[in-house]
Amino acid sequence: HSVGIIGAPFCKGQPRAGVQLGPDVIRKAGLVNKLENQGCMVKDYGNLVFEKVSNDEPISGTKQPRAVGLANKQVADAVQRIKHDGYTCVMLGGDHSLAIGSIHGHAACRPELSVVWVDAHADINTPLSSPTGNIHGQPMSYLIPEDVVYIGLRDVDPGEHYILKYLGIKIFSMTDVDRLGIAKVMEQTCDHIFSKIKKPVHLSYDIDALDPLVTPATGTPVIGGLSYREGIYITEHVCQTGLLSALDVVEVNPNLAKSEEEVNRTANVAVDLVLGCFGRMREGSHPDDYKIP
Ligand SMILES: N/C(=N\O)NCCC[NH3+]
Ligand SMILES: [Mn+2]
Ligand SMILES: [Mn+2]
Ligand SMILES: [Mn+2]
Repeated sequence: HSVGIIGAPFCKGQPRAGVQLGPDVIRKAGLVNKLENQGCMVKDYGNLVFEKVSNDEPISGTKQPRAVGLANKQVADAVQRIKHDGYTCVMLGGDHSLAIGSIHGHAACRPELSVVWVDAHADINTPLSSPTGNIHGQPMSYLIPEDVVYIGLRDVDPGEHYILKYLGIKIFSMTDVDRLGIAKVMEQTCDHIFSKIKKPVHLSYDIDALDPLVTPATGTPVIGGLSYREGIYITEHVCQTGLLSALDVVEVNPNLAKSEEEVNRTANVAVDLVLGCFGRMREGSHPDDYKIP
């Protein structure tokens, strides 16, 4: 696996400071070394620098529109560059509004991509349906959600639910995870996105898809989330398709942890999710040329 990492220290898609610290908190938990130790070739492109935007007044209730727009232009350019350089792209957030740029930039290179959106939330409010105007609750409405599957939903606004049903978007809520079990959810997810042809997968992973007991340091925690094992299984299954083309890991906010331990717990899980996407197996593994000493 060749992995290109881009940090997007951005928080203007939502009101809680701290999520811009996500990229470096995840790196500090050993992401690059752990990927290299499991045999990955890693290029860390560093962090994007987001210029301040003054007078960024709301537009029809949508908050920080110019800052979010500019940031996502930068993210899109970076992701496109990383894809052109031949890597599987890992975008470290920052809030989930960054998926607008990440998916847009990925689609510039791989227009046939499909999206797997792992999240407690649907993030598909339009500017007018959004109850808050925070763009991290809207990214999917800016993207043509033709080939997207949701996993982990348990906090969906009425407007979002209407849109999901109206567009016939494939969803696996936490009820579906309970009913089917995660293995069947992943089987059916892959049947859905690969029903016609094999497509590159864009996995957009909001850390709040996992239960707050597993990943407490996040802005909009919702109880009854994915277990650590379910969260990891999703990554293992996507990895074994061999079609993962880009990954977002977003909404890690160290400022919302109650202790250093909660920061570390959340960051370590975020790292483990990335490792699962790039070949880590819980059964263990050994190099092809391994010899018993
Ligand atoms: N984490 C969030 N989205 O994934 N928060 C915004 C959505 C709340 N309806
Ligand atoms: Mn989200
Ligand atoms: Mn191109
Ligand atoms: Mn969420």
